[in-house]
Amino acid sequence: MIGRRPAMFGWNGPKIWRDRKDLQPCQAILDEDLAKTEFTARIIDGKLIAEEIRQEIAEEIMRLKSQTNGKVLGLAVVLVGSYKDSETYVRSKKKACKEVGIISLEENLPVDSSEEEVLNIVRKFNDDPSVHGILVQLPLPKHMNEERVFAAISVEKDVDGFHPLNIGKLAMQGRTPPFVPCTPRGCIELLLRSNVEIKGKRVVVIGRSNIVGTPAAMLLQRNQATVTIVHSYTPNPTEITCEVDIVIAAVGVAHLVRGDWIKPGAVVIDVGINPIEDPSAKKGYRLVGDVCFKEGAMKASAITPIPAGVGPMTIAMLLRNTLDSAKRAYGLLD
Ligand SMILES: Nc1nc(=O)c2c([nH]1)NC[C@@H]1CN(c3ccc(C(=O)N[C@@H](CCC(=O)O)C(=O)O)cc3)C=[N+]21
Repeated sequence: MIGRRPAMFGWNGPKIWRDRKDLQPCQAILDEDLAKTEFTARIIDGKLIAEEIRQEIAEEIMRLKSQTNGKVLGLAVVLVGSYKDSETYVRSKKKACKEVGIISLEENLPVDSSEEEVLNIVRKFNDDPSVHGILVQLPLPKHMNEERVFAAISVEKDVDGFHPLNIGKLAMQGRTPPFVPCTPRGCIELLLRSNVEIKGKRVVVIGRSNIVGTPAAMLLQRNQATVTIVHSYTPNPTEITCEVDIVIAAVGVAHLVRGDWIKPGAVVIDVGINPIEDPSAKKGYRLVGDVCFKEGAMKASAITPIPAGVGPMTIAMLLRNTLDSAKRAYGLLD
């Protein structure tokens, strides 16, 4: 395992999962050539669906600009330190912004910056009317308190949906949070746009992180699903997962979810992005999901791939949230 990211928000779930003796991640680390694999599952093309959404957003932004005499839309990205992964994500976010007509501002701080310096940047963007969304890239260096940093972001500009007030509203019946976290929202959007019914279905979310598992479970519940969260302390997780219609895997352990976890005909959304060594790859590693794709695709009726699954949807939802924020700021959305 290389390039492992530091655990976000301190659950440290993946270690506990990996230490479990009763679960065996798929040992055939590299999925075999898919062309040679026989499976019946439909591949949910997240890249294509995200492209459609970005197109819709670009058109809406053009209309918005004509309605507001060319007012700008802005997204500010704050990057502290330089994790290799983070830089890649930030680059693709900037590119996506440019394509749809959102101005992206970037603030790079050295890894040894103080929390106060980060808070000052956040406050500066809070006060800037040309900024409609503020994203502080995770993970933050260990000496910073993520909750304090996220709480400092203006609720009206919290396009990540990580502000405690947004999370609180997401958890409450009858409240509508102004922003829903991008990755969970992307999962729901993938299901809806692939004509997978959520209402009345049983869903398992594997993983309970603050940024994916927990908000995904709340969001699914809001969409009238019956939701079970399976986590690293759940005994016999397969007994639960193999009974449900939809499985959302957000664990961060490569190939943990095997074929026998999946009910035949279920729909599988794989949120994991795990680097594993691959000497044949140019970079020496490649990305795989939490689901052993080959095995999952032989059981599921539909499954998301890595890459080109949930990842591109996260970015599309970030643009969506930024557009919603600008519309609200210009009084065009309640
Ligand atoms: N405040 C904050 N907000 C985030 O939304 C956030 C964050 N911090 N920290 C890191 C994670 C990760 N993340 C991804 C976004 C897009 C892809 C993506 O588009 N991936 C492509 C390309 C993968 C590749 O080949 O490199 C794909 O899956 O097809 C992946 C991962 C956002 N995150």
